[in-house]
Formats: sequence, C-alpha cells, structure tokens
Amino acid sequence: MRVEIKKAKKICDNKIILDVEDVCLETGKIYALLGPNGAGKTTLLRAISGVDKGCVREVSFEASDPWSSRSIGYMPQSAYLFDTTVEKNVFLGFADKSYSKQKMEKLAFDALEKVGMDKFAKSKARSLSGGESQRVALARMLVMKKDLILLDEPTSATDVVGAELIESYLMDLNKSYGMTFVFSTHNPSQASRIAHEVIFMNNGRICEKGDAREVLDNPGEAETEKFLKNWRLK
Ligand SMILES: Nc1ncnc2c1ncn2[C@@H]1O[C@H](COP(=O)(O)OP(=O)(O)OP(=O)(O)O)[C@@H](O)[C@H]1O
Repeated sequence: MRVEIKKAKKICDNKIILDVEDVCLETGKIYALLGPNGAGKTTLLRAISGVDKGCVREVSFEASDPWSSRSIGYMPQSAYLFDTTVEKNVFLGFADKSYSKQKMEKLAFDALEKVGMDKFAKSKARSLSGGESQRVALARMLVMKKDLILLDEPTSATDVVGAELIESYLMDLNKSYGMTFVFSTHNPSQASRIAHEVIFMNNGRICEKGDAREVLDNPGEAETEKFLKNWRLK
C-alpha cells in the first residue's frame, strides 16, 4: 500500500542538491512538500518522476499495493501546452485512445469545468494567460488518471478562485478514486487545507514528515519552525 523512494541523490557542480535516504508514500494520501526557495522540492519531484535522468534514485512499489499500473505523472511548474485548441490539449491526456470524439469532448469539458476553463474549450491554447495555461495543463494531467501524481506548485500562477477550484478537484479525485498526490507549495495554508501529510525540506534533505496538522501546529525541527513562524504571525 505504499511506494518507497530510496537513495535519491543529485550532485551539481560538486554540491549535493538532493540527498534523500528513504521516504515512503502511502496510497490514497495527499502530501504537501514545503520548504524555502532552493530547498530541493522541484529536484525531489523530478527525481521521483524519473524525468531527471541525471539523478540517482530507487523507486519500489510494495508487492501487494493496489497501484496496479504503477504509473507516475509529473507536472512541472511552467505549464507546457501544445499549439492546438484547449480541448485537444486535454484529449492528449486520455490513456484510452479508442474513445469516440463525443466522449472525449464530454470528458474534456468535465475536466475543464472543474478548473473553471470550460468556456475556453475551443480556444487556442497558446493564447491563454499563464494562470489559464496552468489550469488547462492540470486538467490534462488529471484526466490521465495516474496512480501517483507529482505537482510542482500547481497553483503558482492561478488567482484565488483558480487555486480554490484546483484544491477542490484534487480533494475530489483523492476521495473518489484514492488518487495519491505530492504537491509542492510555498503556502502552508494550502497545505493545511488539503494535505494529509507535510514533508518539509531544507538543503536537499527531508527534515520532517508527518501528519499535516501536527507538523504545521507543532513542528519538531528548528528549520520547520523557522519557516512557519512568519506564516503564523499573519
Ligand atoms: N542543474 C543544476 N545545476 C546547479 N544547481 C542546481 C541545478 N538544479 C537545481 N540546482 C540548485 O539546487 C537547489 C534546489 O533547487 P530546487 O529547484 O529543487 O529548489 P526548490 O525547493 O524547488 O525551490 P523553489 O521554492 O525556489 O522553487 C537550488 O539551490 C538550485 O540552485
């Protein structure tokens, strides 16, 4: 019922930028990855996903886990959209290519509606703003129905309404299908709203991992405390 990431390590210019000995993710949970700029959040997500070929890591799935396809999806912070319509960008996410056009349109519309982008279904994707593009890229990522989804600051470019829609969408998918998410964020409030667990990183290492409420209310490490101090003062 879990995936284990071991010995995730990356060295750049003789500097260790990622050094994670062992981290376990349980299925059906939402994990928030917190930490200051340069902590290694993106590097860790890229390492787990396997997109960073220069990064050493071992990923193992527990034998009896329900993640039958063991598929991992990764969405980088800067959304990439293909030069076609918004709905066709979402079509590209469907794993089953045998869907009728009508079914694809319906499913894409539903996903776009969840992120508040349904009215742009027939628009050119490259004409969208940064936040709109991020919402569409997320809809495309989520229709892929991967078992483990890694999201690098999925609401960094969206407005408050967009962020709320995305948060609800992630929670719905988690509740309805048991989808597992790891998302990085600079916003502890967002972590407290939707995450079951918080993983706090600093200097390429995981300093603390545990129940979201627990870590946010009562951090066990000085670095986490320091990071959360300003947030609490607000
Ligand atoms: N290819 C690279 N070469 C050298 N240094 C790198 C490289 N990639 C990342 N780094 C360094 O590794 C560190 C971790 O970067 P990373 O992007 O993972 O941090 P982050 O926690 O996602 O930061 P942010 O919150 O600013 O997005 C940074 O200090 C960064 O400068």
